[in-house]
Amino acid sequence: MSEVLVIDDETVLARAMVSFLERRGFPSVYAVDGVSAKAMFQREQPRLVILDYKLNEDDGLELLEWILESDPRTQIVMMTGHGDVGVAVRAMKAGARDFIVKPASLASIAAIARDLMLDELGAGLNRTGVERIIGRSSAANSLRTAITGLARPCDRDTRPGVLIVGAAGTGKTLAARALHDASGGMPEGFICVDCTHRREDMGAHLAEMVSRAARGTLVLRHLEHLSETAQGQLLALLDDAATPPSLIATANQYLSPGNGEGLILPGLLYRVQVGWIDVPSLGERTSDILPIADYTASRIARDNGFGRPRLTAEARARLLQLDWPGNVAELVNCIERAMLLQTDGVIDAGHIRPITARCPVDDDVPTLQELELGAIRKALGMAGGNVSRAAGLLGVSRDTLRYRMEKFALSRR
Ligand SMILES: Nc1ncnc2c1ncn2[C@@H]1O[C@H](COP(=O)(O)OP(=O)(O)OP(=O)(O)O)[C@@H](O)[C@H]1O
Repeated sequence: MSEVLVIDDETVLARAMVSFLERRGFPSVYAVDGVSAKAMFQREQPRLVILDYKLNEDDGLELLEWILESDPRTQIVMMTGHGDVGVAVRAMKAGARDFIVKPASLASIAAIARDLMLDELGAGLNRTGVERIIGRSSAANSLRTAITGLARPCDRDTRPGVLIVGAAGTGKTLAARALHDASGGMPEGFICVDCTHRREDMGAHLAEMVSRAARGTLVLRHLEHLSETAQGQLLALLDDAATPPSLIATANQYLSPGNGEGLILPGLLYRVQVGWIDVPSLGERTSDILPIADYTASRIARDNGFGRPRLTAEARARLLQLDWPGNVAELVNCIERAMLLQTDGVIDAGHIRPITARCPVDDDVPTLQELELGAIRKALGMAGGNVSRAAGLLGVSRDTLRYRMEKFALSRR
């Protein structure tokens, strides 16, 4: 019996996947069309099916349903085209466990097999180094490769400074920690300074942090917010330190040299911006959403001493549909909330309540309340905030609109 069945009409690719999976220790077989796939499934009873959505004559989604009717315990990973989130959402709703975007590297296919078959996402909670970065997208792979390439043994020498650039909540600090670990740094040698804090005693605080991070890593989070005075103090501290720390700075964009708001003193900038790492937004790596959600749910369950929760098909589909402007930080926050809301170890779509994320391409029917709110916002915008004019556009009285605005806590603009 084989553990994995690959269903793909591109024979060369299917064969390559099978031999790669076999070398990784997973007995595997392949089928190139629906009829042979069904026969193979019944004969081999695989635990995992990797199924191409676009099969020549056959419909991948129909085959998915047939497989799950035959054996609901089967884990199915749907292969979709680039940007085909709609297909991934439909596959999740139909019961797929995850999806992978084509063309996928053989290594990422093997990684998904490993995670699902060996249950590694749940088991491997104490991760260090680049393994801290969960995700199977090519962006996550590039991130891990970049971190590995910049790692240097930091007990022997000071590692050249590294700037980590990315939008809010993308995982810049996590990448910094991964780089520190990968350089052989001890946990206590990883020291973060949040430069957005305008502390009166910033000079003294920096002095303490530089000394605590000696031979370790000093992370300057959001360096662009450090005042010019504090930057000067930091430079002097680094120059005077007998064992200066390796520097990592994080920022939302690349930094420019200069004096004044948002600029970095050249002496400091040239120390920090030697190597760099770009961390993409979560919207650019949709295939990381479910592994991060699963991992976070498992971690919270472990930390609180209860069993690992199950995310339903609807919850998975909903997570994929949302646009996540707050990136991974918002996804983690949303899973934390879902863990509080669930009561029986099952996270359903109703428990997925993000703070700002919305469904930009939602094929679900919007609620009447959402429609009403949208119409009021649009009318107020068109009327430049004038309530009487907006009421006219909506065909209701001024009082009615006022009442509705109060109900939704809406302001005029
Ligand atoms: N790839 C990932 N896998 C697992 N967890 C992640 C990943 N990326 C980020 N996280 C988690 O998301 C949260 C936010 O990450 P982090 O604080 O590193 O973001 P940030 O970019 O530094 O945020 P900010 O812009 O606010 O400084 C943390 O809980 C972190 O552990």
